[in-house]
Formats: sequence, C-alpha cells, structure tokens
Amino acid sequence: MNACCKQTYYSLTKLLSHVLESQKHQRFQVPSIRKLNLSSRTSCHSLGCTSPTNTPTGSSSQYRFVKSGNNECLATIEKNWTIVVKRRLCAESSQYTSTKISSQNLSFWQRVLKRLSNFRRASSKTNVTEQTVQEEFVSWRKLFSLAKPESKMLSLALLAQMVSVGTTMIFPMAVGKIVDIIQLPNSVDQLKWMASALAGLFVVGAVAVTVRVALMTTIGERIARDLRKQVFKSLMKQELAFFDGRQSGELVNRLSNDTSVVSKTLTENLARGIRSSVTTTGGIGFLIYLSPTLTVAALSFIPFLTIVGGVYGSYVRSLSKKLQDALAAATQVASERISAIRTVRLFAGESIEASRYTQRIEDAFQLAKKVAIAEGFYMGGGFFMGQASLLAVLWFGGHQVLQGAMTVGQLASFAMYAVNVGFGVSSLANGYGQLTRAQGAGARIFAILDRKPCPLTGITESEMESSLYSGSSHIPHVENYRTSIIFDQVHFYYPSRPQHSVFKGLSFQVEPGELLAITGMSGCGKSTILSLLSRLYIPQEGHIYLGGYDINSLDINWLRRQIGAVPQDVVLFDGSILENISYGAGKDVSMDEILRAATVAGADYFIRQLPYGYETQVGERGLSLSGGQRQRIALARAIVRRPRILILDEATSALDVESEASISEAVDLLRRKEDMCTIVIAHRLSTLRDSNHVIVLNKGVVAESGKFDELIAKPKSILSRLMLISEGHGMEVTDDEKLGRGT
Ligand SMILES: Nc1ncnc2c1ncn2[C@@H]1O[C@H](COP(=O)(O)OP(=O)(O)OP(=O)(O)O)[C@@H](O)[C@H]1O
Repeated sequence: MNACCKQTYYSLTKLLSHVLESQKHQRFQVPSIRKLNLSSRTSCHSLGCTSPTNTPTGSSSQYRFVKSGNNECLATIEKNWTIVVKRRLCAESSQYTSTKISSQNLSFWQRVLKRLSNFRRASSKTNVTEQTVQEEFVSWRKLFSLAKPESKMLSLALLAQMVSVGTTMIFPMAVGKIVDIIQLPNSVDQLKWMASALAGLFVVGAVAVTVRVALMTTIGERIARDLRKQVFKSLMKQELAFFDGRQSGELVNRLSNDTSVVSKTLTENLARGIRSSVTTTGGIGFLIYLSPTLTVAALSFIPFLTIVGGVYGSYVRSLSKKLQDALAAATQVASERISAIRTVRLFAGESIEASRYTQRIEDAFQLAKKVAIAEGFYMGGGFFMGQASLLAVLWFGGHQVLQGAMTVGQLASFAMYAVNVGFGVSSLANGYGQLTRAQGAGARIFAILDRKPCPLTGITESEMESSLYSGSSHIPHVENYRTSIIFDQVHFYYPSRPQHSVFKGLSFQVEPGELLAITGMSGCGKSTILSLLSRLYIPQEGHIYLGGYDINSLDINWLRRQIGAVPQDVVLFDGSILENISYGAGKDVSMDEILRAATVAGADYFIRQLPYGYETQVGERGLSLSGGQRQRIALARAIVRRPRILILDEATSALDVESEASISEAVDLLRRKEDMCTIVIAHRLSTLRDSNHVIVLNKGVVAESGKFDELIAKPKSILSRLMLISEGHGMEVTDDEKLGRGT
C-alpha cells in the first residue's frame, strides 16, 4: 500500500465519519474540505484537493484527492448513501477502477469505519517502514533471490569454498603438531609423514580455490548480465512520463554501478562472508578444544568489535547511499555534457563544465573520504584489539606452557587460530558494510524491475514479445478502417507538470486522405498532438478516435504502426544510413522500398554522393550529418513504414525553400496515391497554403479552423497575425521593447 493510498484512506475515514455523523442527525450535510480536517495528517495542499463540486444538500457530492498529480482518487457520496471510490488506472489515464460502498444500515457504516481505522493504524505502523525499506534498502531475502537462477553453480562454488576453508582450518593444528614433533627424539619419520600430508592438503586447497574463484567470477558476471538485461527491458517498457521525471545518467548508473555492486555481493561477498563465518565459528571451536580458559582471553575483543562494528555499519550504510547518489549525479553531468560537447565548445563552456563536474565528483570524494576514515578507524581499532588479545594469549598461554598445562605446539596452534578468528570477525563486520551497500543498490534496481508501466501508454510483457510487426488491432475489421482522426474534448497536462494544462477541451477532426496543417504560437501544444495520437501520453479527459475507434482500445503496436512521424528534434542512431532508414520498418523491408522512401524524402541524391553511400555511418545521434540531411533521413524512415497517417512536425524546417517545395510535392503525391492522412505542424506560409485545412491552436483549444485562404483573409484572425509576425511585419514595438528594455 503506497503513501497515496494511505492518504486516501485517511481521507475516506474522515468522509465516512462525517457521513455517520450527519446520518445520526437525520440530515445529509455535505462536509467541507476544511471540516474534514485533512490537514491533521496530510495538508489539503499536499493532497491537492480540489473543492467539492458545489452541490446543494441532498444531492451527490464529489471529492477529489490527488497526490502530487499522481494516483488521483475520486470519492463521491451519492444521495442514496452510497460512496463511490474511483481510482485512476495510472497517473495519466482517464480510466478509473471503481468501488461502491452502499448501505442504509448504520452498523454497516460503523463496521466499515472500524475496518478502515484499523487498516489505517496497521498501515501507519507497518507500511511506512515497509515503504522506507522499499525505497532505500531491499530485504536480504529479496536481494538473494536474484541469485536463485544460479543456485546450482553457486552451491558448487560454495562447496569449493568450504573445502578451501577446511584446508586452512586444519593448517594451524598441523603446525602445532609439527612444533611438538620436532621436539621429540627420532621424529624424522613422523615429520616426513606430516609434511607429505600437509603438501596433499595444500594441493586440495589450491584446486578448491581455483574452482571457487573461476565459478564465483563467472556467476557474478552472469548475474550482472541478467540483471542488466532485465533492468533495461523494464526501462523499455515504462511509459514516457516515467522518463520525464528522471535523468538518464541516474538510470545508466543503475544499469552499470548498482548491478555490479549487487552481483559482487551475491558472489564474492557472499563467499567471503561464508568463509569468515566458518573461520570464526570453527576457529572458536578449536580454541575451546585447545584451552577453554585461554579462549576467554583470546575472545575478549569480540564484544568491543561487535558494538563498534554495529555503529560503524550503520554509519557506513547511511553514507554509502549518499555516495551512490553523488556518483550518479556526477555521471549525469558527465554523460550530458559529453554528448552535448558541440554546444559546450560553442559557448566556451569547457572550464565551467570541468568545474561543475569537479564539484560533483568532489562531493562524492568527500563522502568516500568519510567512509575511508571510518573504515580506517574501525580497522585500526580492530587491529589493535586483535594484537592486544594475541599478546594476552601469549602471556597467559606462556604461563600455562611453563606450568606444563599446555605444549608449545598447542600454544602455537592456539595463537594461529586466535589470529584467524580475529580476521574472521573483522571481515564479517566489513562484509556487513558491503551488504548494506548492496541493499541500497538492490532497492534502486528493484524499483525499476518491480515497476508496472501504465497499462495504456507503457508496453506490457506480451506487447514487447509480440514486436511492432505482429501486433493486431484486437478489432478484426479495424484493419480496413478509414483514416479519420477525431480529438474530442481533450484535456491534457503532462504528468510531471500537472499545474500547467496544455489542452482544455481540444476538439478537431481530420478526414481520410486530408492534409491538415496545425499552427499556433510556440508552446501551444502542436507537438503534444503527435504524442497523444501515438499514445505516448493519454489525455486526462476526453477521447481520441482513429477510424471511429477509441485509440485506447487498440493494440499499441498496431496503433503506432499506422503512424509515420518526423519529430521536431530528429534523432538518428549510431549506425549506417541504411540501418537508420529501415529502423522500425521490420526485418523484411526490401532495398527497393528503402530507395523509394529515400527518393520521396529527397535523400537518395545526397546519400549517393557520400563516400560509402547507404553504408555511411551517421555517428552518435546522427551528428556527422547536416540538420537538413538528418531531417530527410528521418522522413525516409517515416515513409518506409508505409504509414496510414503521416505526421510532420516542422520536418523540413532545416531545408532551403527549393528542397522543401520538391519534398512537399513528392509527399503530396504519395498522400494522394496511398490515401494517407497527413498532419503537418508548421509556421511557414508555403506549407500552410498547400493544406486542405488549417487549425490554429491557442490557449489549449482550437481557436480557428478552416481553409487557409478564408482564415488569412480575416484581418483580425490569429493566423493572419501569426503570418505577419513570421514575415516580420506584425510587431509594432520599439527597438527597446524588442531588446527586452521596454516598459
Ligand atoms: N515532457 C514534457 N513535460 C512537461 N511539459 C512539457 C513536456 N513537453 C512539452 N511540455 C510543455 O507543454 C507545452 C506544449 O509543448 P509542445 O512541445 O507541444 O509545444 P509546441 O506548440 O509544439 O511548441 P513549438 O512550436 O515551440 O515546438 C509547452 O508549454 C511545454 O513546455
């Protein structure tokens, strides 16, 4: 149960108690938000409560609870004493799951209320900690569940580990025996036997170490590989809104650093932990066997180490999370600035960026230094205590040897076991620090692995398996649909910016085979239309229809296959031009189709001029091509899919007028030939003039709609103003105002 759910329950409890109260007095009174006293635990503001819809006594009343724009929940008290609780399917969805609680019976309400408050008590006790653990640290059990697929190999490696530990455990005893044997007369044969036995033991130990290291390293790499694959796959499934609130550097850090911390813990650290536990417990057993009284002196340092170890562990635990975050922040700066090196260079920002990165990495270093100092003190203290207890062993043990209660060999063995136990204990404490680090890294990994993408805008497992080219619409006769598009009363805000509405009831229609031009001031939401039509986001209210079908009811792969889009900020992938054009067109696309698309997009000519033609590498994000060349390749990439709908978002803005005109002509021919519905987002007069229909967006709605000539003929229309501005005639402002110094 997440925090929002809990808040919803708090709020519902309040609502219900009010309902009960008013029922007692035989009247229905709509409680005000203030009366509900939501601020007692979570402020009204933080819940984002809207005022109850203004309803007279006796009718239904609706309350809306929102937490930071996410997980909206609506609670409606109906006239007939029914409470309807609706929760959004996901943050951006306009679909709700709904639950009804209905009864005229007072005791029923009391039972519900009691259960809710019990739930609230239970959830406030357990879920807060659960959530904290989920956010910051994952349980050991869950962490080790990642090693489950490797359990057989891991068991084998641990067996090898036990053998190698066993050989080292026997060694001190054997040394003690040798010391005692060499003091005896005529002991050469015994010495020979012991030496041969020890040599055999060393060989077994060496083989076990070889097997353990080889297996553990391979398993570690395999766990890291599988984790990276799963995390990346899970990232690919998430809806776009998920990425809006995150930085790519942070996600890359999870993929690289966190996965390697976890895999190391599940292999190397686990092996070390087991070795240390066995060395410690086995060593203590040998100590007691050799001399119970001396064991007390030898182990006197353990309580100290345990207490200090606990303090050290929790200190390192809190620091290591901060350290990981600081490293992620540094990675983010580095990856962003390196990928934008041209901009950095153009603005001579090298030294600013270098100092920005230095600052971030310095922050990480300061934290790492604190960890190192703590580790130094802990290890130094442990070393001193270990040496002191060894001295105590030699002091008291020496007396016991002198008194004949112990042999010299036994004392030697005892001293060696005591040293082993000391190392074992300190290694265990150190391992605990590593484990908590891995718990932090594991929590960040599970936050991605366990995240269920929004069912409408994310990709499900089966949709991912069934690739773009096998998705079907789910509605048999949709395959022959006519490409009409309807936006019906669409209300939309980006989930990361809920306070800013982009659309406030947007409605328009595109007829099959039509060329629609969309224009408007910058930021009015033109590109957002492409995102909504492709279901990258979904409107909070309203519907979008394709061929008469609500796009939310269509298979997402099928839907996206219908659309060929050239976005405003064209991104190509590192690879050849051929690979880039065929990207997303499936494996079966033929060379003829690629050439045809490149010709329509006006790209074929310049591609043939390049040294390697279609095999020319475009570099990271296609930066080794010009802006206009990138746009033409992106257009070819959109056309090669043979879409039913083509959306061009200022797709020819980087081209000269002549090239733009010839491409427009070719695209128009294709549109007519294939009955393709085309939407162009443009500011240019030439593009708008060629369209069948123009809509002008303003303040979240369609402000003007009609044929270009009709709209431009109206002197006060927004379109004519926009055209004047774009031609530089519309701004009757002084130079000072243009320079931002106007009054
Ligand atoms: N991912 C996002 N998260 C939050 N807000 C966004 C996001 N993308 C766009 N916006 C905001 O939504 C509004 C509409 O953006 P959009 O890109 O659709 O405008 P536009 O009309 O295409 O602008 P332009 O003509 O400058 O390209 C803008 O105010 C923008 O700041």
